[in-house]
Amino acid sequence: MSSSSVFSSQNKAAILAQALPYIRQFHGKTMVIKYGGNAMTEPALQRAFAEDVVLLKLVGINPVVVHGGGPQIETALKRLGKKGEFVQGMRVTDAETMEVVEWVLAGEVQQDIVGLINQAGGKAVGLTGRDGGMIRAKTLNPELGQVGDITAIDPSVVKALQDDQFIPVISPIGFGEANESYNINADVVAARLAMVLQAEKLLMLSNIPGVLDKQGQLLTELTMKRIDELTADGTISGGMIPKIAGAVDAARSGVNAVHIIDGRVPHAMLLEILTGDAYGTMIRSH
Ligand SMILES: Nc1ncnc2c1ncn2[C@@H]1O[C@H](COP(=O)(O)OP(=O)(O)O)[C@@H](O)[C@H]1O
Ligand SMILES: CC(=O)N[C@@H](CCC(=O)OP(=O)(O)O)C(=O)O
Repeated sequence: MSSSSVFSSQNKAAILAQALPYIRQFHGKTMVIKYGGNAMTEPALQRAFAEDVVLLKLVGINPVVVHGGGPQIETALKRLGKKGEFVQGMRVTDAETMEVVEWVLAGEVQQDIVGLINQAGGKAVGLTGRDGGMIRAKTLNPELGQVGDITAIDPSVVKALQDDQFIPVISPIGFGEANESYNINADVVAARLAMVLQAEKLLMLSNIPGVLDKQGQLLTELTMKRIDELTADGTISGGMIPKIAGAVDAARSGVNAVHIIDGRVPHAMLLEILTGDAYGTMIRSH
C-alpha cells in the first residue's frame, strides 16, 4: 500500500505542522542514538534510519550515533568456527574475539552506516573510542577477557565534529593504559556519551517494541522501583540488562528523556522526537 493512500493531504500537513514546536524545542540540542545490531538487519529499514538521522541534523538537532553489531560479530565468529558466549549481556572477549569485534564493528558495520547517512545527504564520520582519545577503559572483570569498563570519556572530538556539521558514528571500542583494546557494550557507551554530552535525549533502537513485562506486554513507562523489581524477578535479562543499566544511569544524570524503541518500525525515532506520540518504553529518573 502506498503512503498516499493511507494519509490524506490534510493528514500529512497536520503531521508536518505538529513537528514545528518540537523542532523549536530541540534546535541545537544533542541526541544520542544507540543503533542496535538487531535493528540494522533490513536494508530498507537501514535507509529509513539514515534518512531520519539526516533530517534531524537538517532541522538543527545534533544526532550522535553509537552503533552495536552483536549479531554481525556472531556471524563473523561462526565463520571462524567460534561461538559467542555472554554473561549478563556482555560478550566474553578473548584476544581472537577482540580482533573480530574490532574488525566487524569499525569495519563493515560502521562503514555501512556512514555510507547510508552520506547517501541520504548527511556528512557522517566514523570513529572508534580510540579516535581523539575519546573512550578510556580498563578490565571490567578478568573472567570476561577484554570487556571494558569505561574510566573516562573525552567528548571533544564529537563536539568538534558536531560544530562542523558532521554526524559522528561511533563504534563501542575503548583503549587502555597500555594501548590495549576493549570491547564495550554499545548501550553502555551510548549512555555514558549521553551523560557527558548532556544530551537532551538518549534513544535506544532495538528489535523489541520496548521493555516487556512477564506476559510480554509493553511497559510504556518505567520508574526506578519497577526496574528493580523486574530485574530481581528475572523479567529483565540478557541484552536488556546493560541496556536498562545504561538507561537508568543516563536518566539519573540529567539526560532529559531516555527511550527504548523498536528499530523495526520505520521512522519510529523521528516520530518519537518530532510528534507528541510516545513510542516504546520511557525510563524515568525517579
Ligand atoms: N523484559 C524484556 N523486554 C524486552 N526484551 C528483553 C527483556 N529481557 C530480555 N530481553 C532481551 O533483550 C534483547 C535486546 O537486547 P540486545 O539483544 O542487546 O539488543 P540490541 O542488539 O538491539 O542492543 C531483546 O531482543 C530480548 O531478547
Ligand atoms: C561487551 C559486549 O557485549 N560488547 C558487544 C558490542 C556490540 C554491541 O553492543 O552490539 P549490540 O548493541 O548489537 O548488542 C558485543 O561484543 O556484542
